[in-house]
Amino acid sequence: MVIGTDTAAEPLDAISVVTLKGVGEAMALKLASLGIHTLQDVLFHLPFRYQDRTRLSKIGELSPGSEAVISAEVMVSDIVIRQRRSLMVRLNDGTGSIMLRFFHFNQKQVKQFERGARVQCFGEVRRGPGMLEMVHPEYRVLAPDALDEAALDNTLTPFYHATEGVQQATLRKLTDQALKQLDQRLLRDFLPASVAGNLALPDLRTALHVVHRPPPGSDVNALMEGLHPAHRRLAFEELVAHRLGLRLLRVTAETQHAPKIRPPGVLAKSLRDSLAFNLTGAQDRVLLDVLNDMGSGDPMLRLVQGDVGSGKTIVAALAAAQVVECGYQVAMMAPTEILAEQHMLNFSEWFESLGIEVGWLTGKLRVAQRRATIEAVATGQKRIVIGTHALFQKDVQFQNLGLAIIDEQHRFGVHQRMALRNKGADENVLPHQLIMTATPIPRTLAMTAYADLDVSVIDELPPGRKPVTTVALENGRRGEIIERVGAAIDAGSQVYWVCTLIEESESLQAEAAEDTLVTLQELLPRHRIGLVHGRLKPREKEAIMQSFKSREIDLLVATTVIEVGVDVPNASLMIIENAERLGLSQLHQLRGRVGRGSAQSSCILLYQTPLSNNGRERLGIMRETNDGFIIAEKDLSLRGAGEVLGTRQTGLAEFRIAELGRDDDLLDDVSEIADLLLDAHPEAVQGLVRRWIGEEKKDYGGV
Ligand SMILES: Nc1ncnc2c1ncn2[C@@H]1O[C@H](COP(=O)(O)OP(=O)(O)OP(=O)(O)O)[C@@H](O)[C@H]1O
Repeated sequence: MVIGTDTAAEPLDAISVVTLKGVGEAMALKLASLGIHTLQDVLFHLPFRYQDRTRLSKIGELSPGSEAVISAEVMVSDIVIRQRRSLMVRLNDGTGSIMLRFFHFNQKQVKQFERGARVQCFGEVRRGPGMLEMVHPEYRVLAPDALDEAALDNTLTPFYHATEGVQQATLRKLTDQALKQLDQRLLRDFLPASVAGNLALPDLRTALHVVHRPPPGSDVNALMEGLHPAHRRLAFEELVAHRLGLRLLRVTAETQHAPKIRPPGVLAKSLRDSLAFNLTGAQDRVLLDVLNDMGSGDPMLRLVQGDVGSGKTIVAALAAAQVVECGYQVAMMAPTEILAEQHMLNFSEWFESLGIEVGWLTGKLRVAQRRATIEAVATGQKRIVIGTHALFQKDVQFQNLGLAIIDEQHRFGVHQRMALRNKGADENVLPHQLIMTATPIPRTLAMTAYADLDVSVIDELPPGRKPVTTVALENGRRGEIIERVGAAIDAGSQVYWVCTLIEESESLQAEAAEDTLVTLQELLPRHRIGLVHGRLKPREKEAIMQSFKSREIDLLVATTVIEVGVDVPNASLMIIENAERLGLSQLHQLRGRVGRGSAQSSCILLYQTPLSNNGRERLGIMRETNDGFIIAEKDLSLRGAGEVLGTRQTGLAEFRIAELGRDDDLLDDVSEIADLLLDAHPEAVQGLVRRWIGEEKKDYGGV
């Protein structure tokens, strides 16, 4: 079904937000930080909450804790000075009285609320001294002859995730305009009508109208929880698109070749001999899976899963050694600079003594350095290249890429894997792909996000590791904890102090960490304290991590940039601030930075009171178990929409609307419909992948 008229057939994903009224360059930048670039993005940025301002409530029927619109007459208005100076306005609508309270007010407001004026207000009803009250409600003064109902909204009022400088009102105006355009232009509904009908889901246009402007009487809870048919319609489409993307990756891989990696293994043997440890049985088994795949001549698509500290890196390095010995290049990609640096340090140590050059490519290199590395990669001088997203960029071309190692895959989208796939010199020869993740993958996630991959699990930790002891302590006990940190350092161990904030803003996080550094320096004057956060220059970060590794720093104050991959076996104590705000998987990753040596390690989770039930439950799970699989399962079932927001805002989350855990019951239909579309509707396949997965899907070409 095509919506709109042929005269205005420009698809909404091709129209920039700057064409909307009220969006200049500055606003466009702010919207971009919310992942909003086109009209389609505006429509897919869904409200997370609604208020019902469509009906009037009678004051006599209000109960504390509810939100309501009331229309009433001012009985008395007065400035009262008790604990605080406030403007108190008593209203009555014939059924009862309520007090409005303003702590900040101006003369104009005092005048507006003169006796006999009619006002309509919206706010949360609270129990006040003597009668119900609303504190700082939104209000408007009604003209004497206006109808009480005249100023009511005619749909539920949506609330969107916003950012600094982008108000709710702005987002509402933008969605109003985008919905209007949706009615006039083309946003194709790629799901055959029969499919949506069978699943009892609305068509795309209806679904978008309902989620943005729910008609009065809509089931607000269902909408907020993402269980309303309109919401499910969008989640379903996104899951189908995602599944199609993965299917296409697999289909292309199956029709193409990859280098046959079957060398004598001299290089890998030298590397193995240089290690101070033997591989665990699990590492050996997984390495064998990888070598078998790469020896077959078909492209490998293998996911290596291993809990934190299980030793994935060396498995990847041994695989890389085989590939290099066979004459091909290896690229290794990590999601953060710090993690990439960590791999860089390890790989350089392992390979350079064997005469293999390792290159380094991140977004923050100087132009000349970058140019030189790109050149050395293109000529094949660098046999191994390690980096971040910068490896995906167009101008990076390999002489003969044989293996792409991708660390922490859940942070990369499908489309980024697509981009890397195309880095081989010959388009019919794909590089092998080895994907490593420390996040154990619950079944549902495996069915969607990893549907195209073969999986190997490193299910054994290196010998001698002791489980980390975890305690949760209230923030008020910081003093005691700081003493404990001092004692641990005196006893020869190293400590992490992790500062977290709910905001994704790296600069706020960095500020919080700087403040903590100052406090800790005052309280622990004898100890060497370092600071690392995402705003430091890469070289500074690297230098600090290096000093921590070589024990020149005792205590490392850090933001969550150290979440993945950092490996300092002598660190045996970690303090995590505001632990109640973090998701379980993130806590597990952070905690995995200790317990990597043979010493007994501890992790202290500091929390602010009062604790929400969900927060309490999460901290409890962390205390009870060190098992990444259990934690991942719980994480998925506990993760509420609010928490997902964090990852959504980074723009790296795999899904915009769908949520695993919540939408699992759709998955069987998702795979059936994906098959149907692949068989019979190639244009829908193209369109859906393009709509939901991004630009790179053009690579899917005529599949
Ligand atoms: N078989 C082994 N025996 C002893 N130590 C090992 C073994 N394999 C790896 N290690 C060491 O264990 C530590 C953790 O390894 P590595 O950094 O590869 O873990 P990882 O699986 O990548 O963990 P994370 O996901 O937490 O980063 C490293 O110091 C590594 O040298």
